[in-house]
Amino acid sequence: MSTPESETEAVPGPAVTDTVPGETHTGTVRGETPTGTVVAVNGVTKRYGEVVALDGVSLDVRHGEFFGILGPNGAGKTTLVEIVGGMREADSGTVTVLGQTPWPRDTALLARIGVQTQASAFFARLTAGEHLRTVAALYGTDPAAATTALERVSLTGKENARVDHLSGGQRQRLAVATALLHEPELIFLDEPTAALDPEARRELWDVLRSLRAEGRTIICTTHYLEEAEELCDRVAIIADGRVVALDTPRNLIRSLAAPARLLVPATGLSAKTALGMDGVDRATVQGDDLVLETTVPNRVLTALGDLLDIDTVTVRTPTLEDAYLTLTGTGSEHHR
Ligand SMILES: Nc1ncnc2c1ncn2[C@@H]1O[C@H](COP(=O)(O)OP(=O)(O)OP(=O)(O)O)[C@@H](O)[C@H]1O
Repeated sequence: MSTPESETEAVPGPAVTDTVPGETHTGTVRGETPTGTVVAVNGVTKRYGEVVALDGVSLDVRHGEFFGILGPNGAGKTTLVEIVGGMREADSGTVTVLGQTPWPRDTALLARIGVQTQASAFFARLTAGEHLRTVAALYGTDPAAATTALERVSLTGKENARVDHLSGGQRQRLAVATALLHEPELIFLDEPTAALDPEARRELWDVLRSLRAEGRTIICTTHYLEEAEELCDRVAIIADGRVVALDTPRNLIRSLAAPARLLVPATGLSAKTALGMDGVDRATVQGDDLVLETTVPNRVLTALGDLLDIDTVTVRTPTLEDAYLTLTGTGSEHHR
């Protein structure tokens, strides 16, 4: 096997752990506060010159939680994750991670966290197995952890494939395997399923769910609202460097009281008739459909059953995406 120094090169695409070698720990969380808070961020501010990337951000992440960080491009998500992960210094405010301060960098703390970013590099000319065993050696972890990590991300068959011969999705899974190789208590995932096809995305979701089931705390940035709704216990929505909402996906959706939409073939019902129905707040023709907005979809569905074949009606209930678009002000007309 080649030495990492001579053979390491950056491969575009998803990345590997940024943590520093050190002691290995298994699942138990140490340094946890009595309330079970693993990460506490208070009033964190960060500027890059004139740009205010974070403007007084406060949040906490609890033990065993799958915590999502959502927000438009440039909202400050990466900056926040970098500060919490000990990769960047805040201008002001305080951060505690597993009971310690992440900045200045502390190798003992870094050994307890795993970071998958978009920007790091693999040992490209090594095989997937060699790459993981090399990282395991850096952490002082049993080399057998490489095989286990490959199994956990369903890459067992690729142990002997060179990293630069893997598909984008396989590399993404290898990045996750690298981040969890040393059994970290806290895992940072930066858009782990970016650019994956729907099947690969769902496969990775299963992997991420299994990590959560093991009791690990996961902080994950994503642009996929459906993913956040599927995976996250709570999400923080960040816009212009501020937390504009922080709650469970379900509560965020409920709190907005967004209407459900019922799509009816436009040939089957006129907008005028629809607007005369009890519970219909709005009716608009969109392409071949008449779209009815209502906060009482069951009542409207029952009434529609008297007028047309109910099987032709499609029901769209509010999603986290609706809540997100409203909270970030990035597309109130999105679904209309
Ligand atoms: N190293 C840097 N130097 C100067 N400005 C920066 C730097 N990093 C980020 N910024 C700026 O800070 C703001 C927040 O950037 P950040 O990367 O944290 O956002 P983000 O929410 O992660 O965005 P994206 O979803 O596009 O990855 C943006 O305006 C960005 O241009």
